Amino acid sequence: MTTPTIEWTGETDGHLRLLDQTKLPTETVVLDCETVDDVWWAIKKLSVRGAPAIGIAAAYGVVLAASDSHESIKQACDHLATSRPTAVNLFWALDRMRRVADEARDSERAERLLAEARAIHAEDAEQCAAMGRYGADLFEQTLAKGSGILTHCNTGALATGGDGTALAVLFELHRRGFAPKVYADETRPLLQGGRLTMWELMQRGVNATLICDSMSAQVMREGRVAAAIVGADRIAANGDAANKIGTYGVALHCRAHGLPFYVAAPSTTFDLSLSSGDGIPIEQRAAEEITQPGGVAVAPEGAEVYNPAFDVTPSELIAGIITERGVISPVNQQTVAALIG
Ligand SMILES: CSC[C@@H](O)[C@@H](O)C(=O)COP(=O)(O)O
Repeated sequence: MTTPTIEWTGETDGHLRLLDQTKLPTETVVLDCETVDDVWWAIKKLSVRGAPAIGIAAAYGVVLAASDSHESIKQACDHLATSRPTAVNLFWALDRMRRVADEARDSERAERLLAEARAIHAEDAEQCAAMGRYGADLFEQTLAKGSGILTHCNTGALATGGDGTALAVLFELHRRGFAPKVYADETRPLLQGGRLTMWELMQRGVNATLICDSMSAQVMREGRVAAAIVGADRIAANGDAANKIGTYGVALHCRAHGLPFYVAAPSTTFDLSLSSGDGIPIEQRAAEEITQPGGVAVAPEGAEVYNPAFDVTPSELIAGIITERGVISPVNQQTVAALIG
């Protein structure tokens, strides 16, 4: 990928440049964010999206207020925290930025905040690489070379500061010559799979096939896939995992067909303050995303709509969670605490 997903230009007086993901794959547009509110909107309307990428963008967003008063920086953190509710990486990154703002002297605050945002970005890239290695080791040991693997939503370089979470595993398998055949769910209603995952897989030469979300059970029944792997936006202490709407259905289909269902997520996606997935806040999005996809009306005017952006997969359906620290398997409160707690 030639245009970076997230890039800070210059030093403390610089600004944030985001690859506008609402325009992909047909247009490559860079969004210049010069104010905290620009970043808030970019997150809200999914110009930047994916749990780790949201956290990184928000951290740089705080730097845009770094030369203001300490009080204004805290207000910037509070404002950015209202952009989207589900991905815990957003709140984790803002907590890190708040801590630095509180500790730093006035004269050094801007430099320290920029250094912290850069560190959050760089650490995520390293975590992606580690997840890629752990996941590829696991799949090489348990699946036949050339296996079909299903994925949902977009979990690649567009969603993180590095190569991705679930997609990092698939990229690493591709690099190792395992030749995975990837089935990408289109991911209704905003088509992150069709628009973004297919774009990333095809750019890297991975064998990729696009399917509608409603086809995954049939694809499994026909024996086309041997496993599924997805990302996560928030994982509770017992391993219940929230991810893009439709993920829970994929996990149930895997269970019905005796296939392993894996989640790949960095430690920054765990929220150990929640005992189960029941406490994870689920973002509700605008009705128009369903009634007028791409601005074209496909439902009667005034149709009532329910549009949750995420669902929760119970830990008992998850064969393993691939993290940068290793693989959690089986998935339960004890095994999560042993690696993440
Ligand atoms: C590495 S990304 C993991 C998740 O953030 C991803 O699967 C997902 O659900 C993204 O949802 P989105 O609404 O596009 O931000």
